[in-house]
Amino acid sequence: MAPSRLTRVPDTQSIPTSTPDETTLAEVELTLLGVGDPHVSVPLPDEDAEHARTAGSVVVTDREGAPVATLRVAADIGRTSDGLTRLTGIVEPVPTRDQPTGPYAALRRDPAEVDLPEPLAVVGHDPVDGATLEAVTAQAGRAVLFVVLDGPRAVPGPALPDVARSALRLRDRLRAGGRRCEVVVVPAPQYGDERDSTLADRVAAAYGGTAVVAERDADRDALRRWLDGAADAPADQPEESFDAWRRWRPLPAGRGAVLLFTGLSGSGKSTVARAVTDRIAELGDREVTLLDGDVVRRNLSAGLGFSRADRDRNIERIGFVAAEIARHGGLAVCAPIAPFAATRERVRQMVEAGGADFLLIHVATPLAECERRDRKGLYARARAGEIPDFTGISSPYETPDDADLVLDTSAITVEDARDTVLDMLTRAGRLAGHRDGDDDGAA
Ligand SMILES: Nc1ncnc2c1ncn2[C@@H]1O[C@H](COP(=O)(O)OS(=O)(=O)O)[C@@H](OP(=O)(O)O)[C@H]1O
Ligand SMILES: Nc1ncnc2c1ncn2[C@@H]1O[C@H](COP(=O)(O)OP(=O)(O)O)[C@@H](O)[C@H]1O
Repeated sequence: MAPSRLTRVPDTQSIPTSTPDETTLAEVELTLLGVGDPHVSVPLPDEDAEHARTAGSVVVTDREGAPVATLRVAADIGRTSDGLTRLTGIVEPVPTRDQPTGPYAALRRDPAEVDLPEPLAVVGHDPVDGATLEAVTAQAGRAVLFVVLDGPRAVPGPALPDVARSALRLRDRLRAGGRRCEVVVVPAPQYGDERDSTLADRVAAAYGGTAVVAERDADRDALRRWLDGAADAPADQPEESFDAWRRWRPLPAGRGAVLLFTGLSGSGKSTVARAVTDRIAELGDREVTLLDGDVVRRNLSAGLGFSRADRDRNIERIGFVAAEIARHGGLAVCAPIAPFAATRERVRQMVEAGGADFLLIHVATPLAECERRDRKGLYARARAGEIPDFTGISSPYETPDDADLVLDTSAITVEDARDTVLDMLTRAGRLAGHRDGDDDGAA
């Protein structure tokens, strides 16, 4: 009988498995490619670390649980700030590793598969900037290797397929000019500090080349202003790179956004969020989805309670879905209590990683008014001690200090609150003038 996928991995069955964070996974993958020191350090939850020490090794698995590498544990080098145990050792490939998948998987070629004599290597997560391309152009006789790094980014930017496509277009341009040129995709994290240039040197050396160093830094501020629609395109970017940047972050009229309404129960989040969503749908120039707190808790977050951990999980799920909607250019309107600043901040980061905008709307209706409304009778029950961990009574609400808009619905009508939000969106160019024509179907 032909061996099935499961029976092909007996050597990994007796040793524990663990899926580390994305950065560590990318570091492990890079090491497997033969780049740098085969020793890596892997942060693991205590229980996994204990098993790994006892067994002498741990199978590192990817997000889907597929084995990536075996770490032969050499030493325990302490704890990380978030309470994980850091083990070091040598990583070895697992014999059963699946073929790479994902966009441009064919570009994941290791150094033995790339035949270029001492290439100039352009290594990074971003589309190639003008200063770097100039440096490449200046050294005419050399072959060129574009190394697109694929892994978690410290500084948000375009997704791998767009960066790889722009590198392929540049490759074709250089080839048309008589240069030898190839593109490879290599797994590696971006740290956002000096480790990035060390890593670039190591990757370049692994492919037998040297990393290109531009004489001047790319003007990131000018690029950002152009992306935001506040300035003309900077002169120093190749056209091929512009396309990748703009696909990541469209102009406001087509750019996704997450509107997170936060506030106490009964503050008016759902009422205003619904009114805003309905009006955007009527206007018809944007795709809009409402993720209401109560509704989400009945489906996406069914079974979760109101402990801090469960609330965080709830908000992260909402954030994940909303960030996906926004990444594809939609508007996601969310109305959970979202009482914790750190969790709101994580959602902001998820959204901004996709090139979209995160807008925080604090529905700051005072507790006394929310309690007076007590639409569902929950405050009375919370005061009577029947509902533990009730926000504003026995569980904290961390007032935002980074809100884009603050609404107190004890002082304004639903319609005024709705129009204040729509005005904000219109002024920023996200909506084509909600007051024009005011066609709301009313007689
Ligand atoms: N302990 C406790 N604390 C706060 N709220 C409670 C609680 N138990 C039930 N409810 C009802 O659940 C709604 C809040 O759910 P959320 O998903 O918005 O909360 S959170 O963001 O996860 O904190 C909230 O609905 P809204 O009134 O729409 O905010 C309440 O009706
Ligand atoms: N100006 C206002 N804006 C929003 N809601 C208001 C306003 N005035 C009174 N309300 C009432 O307050 C309640 C708010 O409930 P809801 O929107 O479900 O709040 P939340 O989603 O924050 O719990 C509703 O019954 C709504 O009719």
